[in-house]
Amino acid sequence: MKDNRVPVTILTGFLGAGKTTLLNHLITTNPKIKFAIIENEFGDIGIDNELVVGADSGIFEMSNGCICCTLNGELVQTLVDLVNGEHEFEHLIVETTGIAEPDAVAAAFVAEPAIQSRFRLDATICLVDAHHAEDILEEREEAKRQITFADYIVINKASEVSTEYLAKLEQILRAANSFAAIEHCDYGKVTSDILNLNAYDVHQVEKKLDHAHTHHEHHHDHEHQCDDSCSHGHEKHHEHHHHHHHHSDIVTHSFIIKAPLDVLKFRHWLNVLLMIQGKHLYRVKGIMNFQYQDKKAIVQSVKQMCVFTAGDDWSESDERLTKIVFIGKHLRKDILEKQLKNCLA
Ligand SMILES: Nc1nc2c(ncn2[C@@H]2O[C@H](COP(=O)(O)OP(=O)(O)OP(=O)(O)O)[C@@H](O)[C@H]2O)c(=O)[nH]1
Repeated sequence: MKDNRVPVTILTGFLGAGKTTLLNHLITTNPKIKFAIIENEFGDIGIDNELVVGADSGIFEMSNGCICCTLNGELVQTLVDLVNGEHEFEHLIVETTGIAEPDAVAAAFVAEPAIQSRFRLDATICLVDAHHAEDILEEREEAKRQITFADYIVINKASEVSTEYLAKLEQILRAANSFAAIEHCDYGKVTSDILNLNAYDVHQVEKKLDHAHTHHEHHHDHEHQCDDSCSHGHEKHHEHHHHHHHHSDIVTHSFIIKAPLDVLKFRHWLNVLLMIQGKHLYRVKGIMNFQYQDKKAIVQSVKQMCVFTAGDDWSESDERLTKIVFIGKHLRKDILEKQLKNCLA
């Protein structure tokens, strides 16, 4: 019997691996497919939704939390709303935060009969950054878990490392997940038809969840060090002991700044910041309002690398604001705020 349910692709991968870039590639190379996109960001202001091509329709943003923790209930609600809403779509892509645990996201698709009857989980795709994958795998439990759980692994930024290193990286990934196919590419330009992998059926999801929970038992002793900036609900966390988190030492600080910034001051400061704190500053993403510039400037950093690109023109109806997010370990909000103020024009 033909399965008429909407296929769902979950896109995971550590911060900055290239998920949004891959998403844009999928949207532009499949113009005939009507997509719905759920963007989840681990910050209290949404930026990724503005970075997705054709961002005006079919994008559902879920920010201020991690989809696998506090937002899981909200994900279910978003799916219910999608099904009952006006937006027509044929394929759903869920881009998770770089630090989500994908088994919990996948679980949302088996938790509710109403959702299961409308959506078919097609595959979980994990992107890894060829430059940083090895270090991140050593450092971050959730990165390992994303790789272990994936049905398909894409090594992005692949041509920027040597072929020997790429082969070594593949071996490391295969050791972590011998079931997933692995492809390498640059700028998310995958050549396989990753929207139709058919990797999931309900039984497989359950099997994987079982596996993940067994695996999880080994980590019960880990410290859960939350501070004020930890955005997942503590009570919920303690009640729901099966779902342990390892990303509580990562903080997100978001800023919305009304006054224009001076581009030179900002660039200089960010370069110095990345040089000094790059190891622990996983990600900077911003839509910048620089003085004397007609266009939005988009700043992105992944670890020590930093890229500025020109965005759209500021339109009459836009409120000219800088929105910037810093994600990393042990980052002090007060210090960032003070330094950003020094970059005002
Ligand atoms: N050099 C290089 N840069 C890339 C490549 N693919 C993506 N990027 C850049 O890497 C940065 C991060 O890419 P994104 O697609 O935003 O990464 P992401 O995984 O969505 O990031 P988060 O939303 O923070 O989790 C951007 O500046 C991209 O332009 C690549 O193959 N090579």
